[in-house]
Amino acid sequence: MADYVLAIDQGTTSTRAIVFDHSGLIVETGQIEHEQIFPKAGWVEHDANEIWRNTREVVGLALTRANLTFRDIVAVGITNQRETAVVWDRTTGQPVYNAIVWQDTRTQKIADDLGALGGGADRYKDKVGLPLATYFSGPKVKWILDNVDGAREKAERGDLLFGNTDAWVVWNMTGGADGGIHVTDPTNASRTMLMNLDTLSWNEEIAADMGIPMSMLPEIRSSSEVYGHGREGGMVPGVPIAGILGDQQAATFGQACFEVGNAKNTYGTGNFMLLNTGTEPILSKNGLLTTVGYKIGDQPTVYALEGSIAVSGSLVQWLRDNLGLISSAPEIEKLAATVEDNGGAYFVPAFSGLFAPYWRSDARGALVGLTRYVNKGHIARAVLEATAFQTREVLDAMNADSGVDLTELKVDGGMVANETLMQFQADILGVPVIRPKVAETTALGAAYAAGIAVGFWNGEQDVIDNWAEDKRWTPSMDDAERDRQYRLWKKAVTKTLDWVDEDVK
Ligand SMILES: Nc1ncnc2c1ncn2[C@@H]1O[C@H](COP(=O)(O)OP(=O)(O)O)[C@@H](O)[C@H]1O
Ligand SMILES: O=P(O)(O)OC[C@H](O)CO
Repeated sequence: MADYVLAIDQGTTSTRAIVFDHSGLIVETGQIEHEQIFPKAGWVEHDANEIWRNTREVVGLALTRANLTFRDIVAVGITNQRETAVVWDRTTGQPVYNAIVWQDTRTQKIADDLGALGGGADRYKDKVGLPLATYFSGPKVKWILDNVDGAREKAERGDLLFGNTDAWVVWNMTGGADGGIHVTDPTNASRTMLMNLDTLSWNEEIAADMGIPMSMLPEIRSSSEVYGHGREGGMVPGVPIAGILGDQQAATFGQACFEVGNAKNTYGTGNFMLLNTGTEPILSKNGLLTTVGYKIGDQPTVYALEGSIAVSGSLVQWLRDNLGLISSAPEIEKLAATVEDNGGAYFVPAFSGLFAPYWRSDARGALVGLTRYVNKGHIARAVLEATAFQTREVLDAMNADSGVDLTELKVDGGMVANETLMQFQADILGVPVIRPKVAETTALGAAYAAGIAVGFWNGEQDVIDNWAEDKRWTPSMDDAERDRQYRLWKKAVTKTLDWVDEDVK
């Protein structure tokens, strides 16, 4: 009898497969990192073939380590880095270009030109909930069609398919060029700039503005239903593929944020806070995105406000890989502990411009407040604090947009292992920060979506019952100090703006 659910988490830095049991606990994991390709300043790509190879491998690893076979798996859920655009040939199964990653800024001109058609950055906002920015998939697809030899002709003949990495993985898992299904879910579709938020259907006018043929777009299904089955001869032959959720929405689901006003913040490569706003979309006036939270089968769509921060954990990686100040990410905590405070240094990591709440593509990173007093310990602290300050800005925007005064924040993701950061986060927010026992909430959310679709779990109540608190950090900073530090952070942000112009490459 099949007693387990398998989740595949196709993330920005790695692909993971995790086997969960009925209590929502991790049985085994397989994980492989993939190459980050930086062909030019501001460009970030992934090899979609490598991602698919790694997907197969991590599933094999997780099953072998758990001493299980595909027969023990009741359903598979997929969760993924969102916005990252893959365009591939439906006959050969080959991508026509590397996947263009969500952090990539090459589409700035495309976004500006679309805005110039009328309406500026908010041209499509009331329909899709998003400002025109380099972050989203639609303009990335346009870039590929405009720049890859022969791509536009092929696309117009109906030979090319587009998807975020969820659609790429599902298409390959269910047969690829040999009958693979081309589907996505509303959480992923809501990150393309091409989906009407109210009807969950593709917007043909926006697709036409971007020159994207409708035949390239995947079918939008719900986040929890049986889309198809694992291909014969694959890793999970005949097993239902039954859940798709963008990774941040999956974490929101896995954290049991089912009530209006529930929020979670995930600390990974970037940081993403989502607030459940119920069954009507709320348009932000404060720099947040309106997005689909989840749609379970035929049930009403649940929407969310999202504060997306492009650089948080990746700043720690940068300290490790580009500066060599630490040799592993967790080491930053030891380095930060060599000093009492940031020594006056503030690090605004606007490496991909600034996302929420600013949406300023012309910003670039800045380390300010430097004196000869500042040493590498202070810089380590400034790196950690940058994540906490950016999160505070997002929380303020959420409070302003929704009227909800968040009294606590559920957190997850790789960085929440860092106690220094979590304490500083509680201090700067002025509300408790709570980490759950299962910190892999992204994969867990996708597992729940799949398990609910096949009746392995009954629904949201099972998710709530399985959720358990691991640790909470309560604020200990006084108000005056909190205000002083936050004011300096805001001042530091102003130093990053207006950096990119025609002369700056
Ligand atoms: N102890 C730590 N302190 C600070 N940052 C950390 C720590 N452990 C991991 N990270 C950062 O967390 C990120 C990995 O988190 P993860 O949730 O796996 O990311 P993703 O899902 O985006 O690939 C990396 O960017 C890494 O630098
Ligand atoms: O893969 P992650 O965890 O960095 O998440 C990426 C986000 O989905 C980008 O929007």
